[in-house]
Amino acid sequence: MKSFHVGLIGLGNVGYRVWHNLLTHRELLAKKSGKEIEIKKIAVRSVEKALKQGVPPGILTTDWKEIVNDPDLDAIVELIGGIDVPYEIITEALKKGKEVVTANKALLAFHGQQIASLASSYKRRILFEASVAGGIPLLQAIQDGLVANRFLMISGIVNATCNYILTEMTNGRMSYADALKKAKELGYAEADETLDVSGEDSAHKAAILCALSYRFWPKVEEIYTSGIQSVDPFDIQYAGELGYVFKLLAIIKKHQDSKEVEIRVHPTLLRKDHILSSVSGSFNAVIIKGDIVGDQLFYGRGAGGDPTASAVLSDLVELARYPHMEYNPRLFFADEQTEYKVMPISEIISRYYLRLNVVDKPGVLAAIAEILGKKNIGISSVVQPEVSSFSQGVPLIIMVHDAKEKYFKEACFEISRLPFLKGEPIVYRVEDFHVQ
Ligand SMILES: NC(=O)C1=CN([C@@H]2O[C@H](COP(=O)(O)OP(=O)(O)OC[C@H]3O[C@@H](n4cnc5c(N)ncnc54)[C@H](OP(=O)(O)O)[C@@H]3O)[C@@H](O)[C@H]2O)C=CC1
Ligand SMILES: N[C@@H](CCO)C(=O)O
Repeated sequence: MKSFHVGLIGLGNVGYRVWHNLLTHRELLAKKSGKEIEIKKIAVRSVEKALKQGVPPGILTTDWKEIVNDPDLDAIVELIGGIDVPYEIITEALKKGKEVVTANKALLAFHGQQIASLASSYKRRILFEASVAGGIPLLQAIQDGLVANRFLMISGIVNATCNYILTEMTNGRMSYADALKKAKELGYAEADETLDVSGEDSAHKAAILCALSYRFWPKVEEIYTSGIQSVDPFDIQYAGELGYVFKLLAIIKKHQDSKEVEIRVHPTLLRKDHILSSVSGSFNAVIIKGDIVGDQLFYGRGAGGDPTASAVLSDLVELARYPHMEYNPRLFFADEQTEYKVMPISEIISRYYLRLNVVDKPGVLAAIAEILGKKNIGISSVVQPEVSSFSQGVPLIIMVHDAKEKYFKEACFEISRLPFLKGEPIVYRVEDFHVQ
């Protein structure tokens, strides 16, 4: 049997499990790919640590250039994270005629188009199944299984760390800080966990999904992104009493007959009976609405060493099975961008949850309803939970029907200036997954 030689760069949470699972599944993978897939060299930062992990010393180096320049390697796997060094590694590897696998969504979000163009011009492949939704074969589904469809919507939970934290906070089992600490220990979080909790990691994944679905790389800065750092346990509780749960969602919607794509990441209220509401812990789930197939749901582990290694290994098998393709259909978005653009957040239409802290006196609700009414924004429900002390004001929660974001924000601004208001209005979007 022929061999397929691989150089691995990075032996952390994911890299180590790629190495381990390739050894334990060697025969199975050989049968399925028709090649002996073998890791011949591993670049690490600490040889001592790698030796403790059981890696034989003969295959270790601390210089990734040794891997990129090794003429006997067919492919490299980049699993170090970050942007600048991986960019250098991948561009050098492609120039040297290597195929590339990466799980690096941050790199792809910022440089995906250049890297794909480079891969195309060198007639080499770059595969990145693990970069979105961990172990779920989501990108293959978009590129192969659903290839006949135009995509109307791709939305869901694509960050395991945030989903884990929100699940623990909702169940009342852990505080935000404790859940984040645990997510790091479990290997879900990025080396810099602010990428997770700020929503940026989900935005990077949304950019990749957008490129694959619409042949359009949005600028990361244009993706409206808001994280879970300031989600207040009170709002989780009040939303729960109203029949909703909090999820950090990435939402991508193509407006029909328009060149605009809605693409946004933010904490979102979902009805408890919606299928995504039951997606808990480190699981991810994405709904894809295709014009032929209708709704599809993809569900599975979104992070962690083994689920992510499963996706990396699937890319390696694909490379080993089909060596050196002249044209790589997976990079069909590489050379030419469509003319789409990102819809400004002010133009989106959504339902909203609005929590105000008000002085408890007659006329308050009427004044707020008048401001919303003047903007043609309908109220769907109002709740004033009873509190033990009135000294700091009372919470007033208002759910509103579909409204254009800019009119709702204008109304909120007017409301914030009412004399009986204490503190700023708290606003969350509520998602029904309608497409326009
Ligand atoms: N963890 C997950 O669940 C998922 C991660 N990803 C992505 O996979 C990539 C890896 O993630 P993960 O394994 O969690 O990260 P880790 O931080 O656990 O692993 C990265 C490893 O790379 C090593 N490293 C850093 N720089 C170099 C270098 N120049 N040469 C050799 N080794 C180097 C680090 O060494 P040291 O230990 O000394 O810092 C570390 O061991 C990232 O791009 C991440 O976004 C994608 C999907 C899921
Ligand atoms: N930090 C990421 C890893 C998977 O991409 C997450 O929590 O989803």
